[in-house]
Amino acid sequence: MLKVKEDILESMLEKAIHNIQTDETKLVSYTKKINEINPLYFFEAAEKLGNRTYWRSSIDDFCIIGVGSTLEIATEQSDMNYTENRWQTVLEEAIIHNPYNVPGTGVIALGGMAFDPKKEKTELWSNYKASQFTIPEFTLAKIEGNYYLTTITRVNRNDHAKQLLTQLNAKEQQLLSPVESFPENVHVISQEEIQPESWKKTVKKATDEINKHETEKIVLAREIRLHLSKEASITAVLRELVETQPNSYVFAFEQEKDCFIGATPERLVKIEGNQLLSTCLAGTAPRGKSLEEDEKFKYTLLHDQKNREEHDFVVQMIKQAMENYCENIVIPKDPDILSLSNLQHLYTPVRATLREGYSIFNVIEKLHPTPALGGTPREKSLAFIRHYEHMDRGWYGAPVGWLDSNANGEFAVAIRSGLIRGDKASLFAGCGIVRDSDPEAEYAETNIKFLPMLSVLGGV
Ligand SMILES: C=C(O[C@H]1C=CC=C(C(=O)O)[C@@H]1O)C(=O)O
Ligand SMILES: [Mg+2]
Repeated sequence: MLKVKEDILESMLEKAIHNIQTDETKLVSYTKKINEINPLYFFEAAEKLGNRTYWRSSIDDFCIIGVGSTLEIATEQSDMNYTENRWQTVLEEAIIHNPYNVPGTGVIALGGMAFDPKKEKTELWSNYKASQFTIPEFTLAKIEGNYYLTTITRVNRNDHAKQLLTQLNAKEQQLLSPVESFPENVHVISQEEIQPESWKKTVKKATDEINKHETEKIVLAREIRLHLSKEASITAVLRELVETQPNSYVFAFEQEKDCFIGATPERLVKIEGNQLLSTCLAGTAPRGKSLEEDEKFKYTLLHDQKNREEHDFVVQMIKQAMENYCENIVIPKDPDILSLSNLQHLYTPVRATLREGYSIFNVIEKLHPTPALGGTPREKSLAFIRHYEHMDRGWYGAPVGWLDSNANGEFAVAIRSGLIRGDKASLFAGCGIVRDSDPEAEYAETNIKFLPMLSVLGGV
């Protein structure tokens, strides 16, 4: 089996090298099925092989891990044209061997973007670009019980196929060898909330603005900074997130010594073929301590006017955005409840058919930021956030996800997240401010939203 694989890959590499006339490079991608492997072991084994990316979907049996970088599509530009054009060009010139017609296999790019590229970037986010997608050197995809390994190599005319193959095989062996021990997790030594009182005043300012009819909804976020007991092992943090947040997307994007990581329940968009799925998520209540209390919170959330209004801004905006590039849009009249480990949300799924000629990039551009993270109207709320929010959101609240060479992909909104930098971490949480918002209640809501990350870092 291995022999056949090596023959095909070697001849693909040889052919690619032979056909390169100029100084250009070409991507050679090879996908094969492999035996079952624990994705977190693979992630751990990859520690010394470059930046790693982790993505686990909330409902499907779907997990992708990217290792290293064969090609980076990064820009400080705020629109998606550059990224989309570059991705298309890369694909046109790639040589792809992928016998499996399964979304998430073959050539994929994983990445994300800044919440608001117009807001000045601080040192905190210095390793993350306004938009940054990586085509990894290796990807492991676990999809519905099957395991696929893809190697993507960039060749130039001076390369030697045999030499490349030897290097690839050595790395592959390292990735697939069982790790000896699983790293220990950290705990929080100290914790600092960034200006909570001033944040509450900003909430009041936002409600004043809304009551003056300047805007209708503004999402305000805040930050807490943690000092950890030691340099965090990303594998250990991921393992806890995967275990404690089964109904959330779990993600991690390493950049040098930093890692943006989280467990978000909020899908922005999933595209499979021409089928599109999006989610409206806004309006929050805690989980009850008993079944009765939980049911009571659920009922109250479903019937609470303030939360319903907060939610409806998102539904209306997503519906409107969809009308630009979709048909057969199906949106239930009333929201349902999405229950998570630490809290529950009002939730409305959106299904539609994507019209021909539109891509996941077009959808992201229209949808981000939804009023679950920005506000309504978009520009006015963003201007308020830019001016009054005393923090750098970086990639928090922005789309993160993956796409493949067959135009499938999925992006979530990166909330319930934090940026880990060695033995330090910054966690982020926000909430939708509408006219009836009470600063203390919103402050309490953000406290619950910190819990998923805080608890896996040993902070509660
Ligand atoms: C902005 C966040 O959550 C959003 C998503 C769901 C519910 C929300 C809310 O009820 O305020 C927020 O709009 C966050 O978790 O940081
Ligand atoms: Mg809320």
